[in-house]
Amino acid sequence: MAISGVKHVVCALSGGVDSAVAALLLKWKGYQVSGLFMRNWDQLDETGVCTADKDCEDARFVCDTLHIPFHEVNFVKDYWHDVFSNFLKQYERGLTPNPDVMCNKYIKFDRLMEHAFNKLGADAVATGHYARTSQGDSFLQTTDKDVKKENSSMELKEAVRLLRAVDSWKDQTFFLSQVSQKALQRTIFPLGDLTKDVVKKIAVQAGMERIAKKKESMGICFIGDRHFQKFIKEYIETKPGNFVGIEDYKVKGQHEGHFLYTIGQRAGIQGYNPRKMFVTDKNPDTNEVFVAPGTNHPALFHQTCMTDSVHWIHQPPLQLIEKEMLDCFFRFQHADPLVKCTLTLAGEGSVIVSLQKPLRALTPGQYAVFYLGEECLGSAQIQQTGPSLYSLNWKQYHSGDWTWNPEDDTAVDENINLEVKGTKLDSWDSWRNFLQGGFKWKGPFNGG
Ligand SMILES: Nc1ncnc2c1ncn2[C@@H]1O[C@H](COP(=O)(O)OP(=O)(O)OP(=O)(O)O)[C@@H](O)[C@H]1O
Repeated sequence: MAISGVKHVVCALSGGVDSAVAALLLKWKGYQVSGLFMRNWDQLDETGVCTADKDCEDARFVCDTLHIPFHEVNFVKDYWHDVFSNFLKQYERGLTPNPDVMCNKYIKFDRLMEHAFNKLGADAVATGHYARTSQGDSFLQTTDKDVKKENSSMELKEAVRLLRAVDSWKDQTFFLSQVSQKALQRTIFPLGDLTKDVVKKIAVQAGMERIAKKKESMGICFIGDRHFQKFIKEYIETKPGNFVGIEDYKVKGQHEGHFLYTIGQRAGIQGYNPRKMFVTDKNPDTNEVFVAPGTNHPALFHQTCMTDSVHWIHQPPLQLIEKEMLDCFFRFQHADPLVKCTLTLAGEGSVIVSLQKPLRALTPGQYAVFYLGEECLGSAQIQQTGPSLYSLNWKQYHSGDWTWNPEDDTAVDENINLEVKGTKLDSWDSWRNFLQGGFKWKGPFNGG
């Protein structure tokens, strides 16, 4: 319990540098801080090491260094039921889900929070995510008098908005886009204004060099560095099926199950140059995986998609309710540049997303995340994509504004013919390379 008057913040500690520094900053601010490590996946990795044990030891080291109490909680069962089995079911249905988004929604910002409030007596929970909220930690500064006032007046507390981190390369709002309003109201993100470099320096100065030097966790937490196909085959039974060419509908080869492939990846068909064929679509009912020759094949590009019901962090923007349409920004992968889009209400809370430009490998099951200025509005799972450039105007793509050369797999869109800072951007490849290299899209909403 909190020392009288001092608010108690439980910091979710992963054993990594971000949450370690988050806890340190909270201490510096004068809060009573405790560390909470959770186990959600207990199996051994490919080398036979239980990575959770090592992380737990590191989280304990952080607590010892900061002189704060250490707690541990086990959510292995909850994670299995709420995240992992759902993840497998979605793969079996031909979708490509994002377990990290689901983990935040169902585990970290639900079970872990509940544990912190009910079992550890926390006033707030903090994580090491790079993100900000509109309230920061101001809700902890309310005095007992304010609380009484708030309780006596029936006024509704202003909703909290989720904002992008100052460090746009580390921004993690994508992963937080399904978190509930209730959870955000009692959450602090101490790293929202900092860059990763600064965070690492702070950790070193505070005697946590070993944590600062730790290798960053990459990819889906339970898969780690493992080969995805090998991992998933341990849980879903293989079933032989055909690779089918999107252009001629001829069988190009055999695979061991549609769930082993995701849109946009190299198919690696035996007998074909594995660099040549890419997955464009899947049919889970017939177990067919459709493939096209070339990473820039027009069958891989879509400009529209339909989502399931949108989870709005705050509430649906007024303009969307009034006009049933909204201009905003979109991404469906964490680190991708934001793309301008228009949302149209499509019944039962879902939306149709019309993108300003076609994107490669828009994938059903992935989260469509929406932004307006620095605010992350919320997200929805992509249910299906609209027609590809190939099926839309296959006649036009050879002669019209979209030209794709099947010989060398280059694609040129005449609408994309820009010169930015001396770099000529006239193809998808040049766009992608340039955007990945730090170009910020300057739209009317200041997306980045
Ligand atoms: N096992 C865990 N136990 C408690 N909290 C966790 C755990 N894993 C992640 N978190 C919390 O979620 C945040 C984001 O987790 P993520 O896995 O994205 O790691 P990260 O951004 O590399 O952060 P870190 O450097 O703290 O590991 C962490 O900073 C931490 O607050």
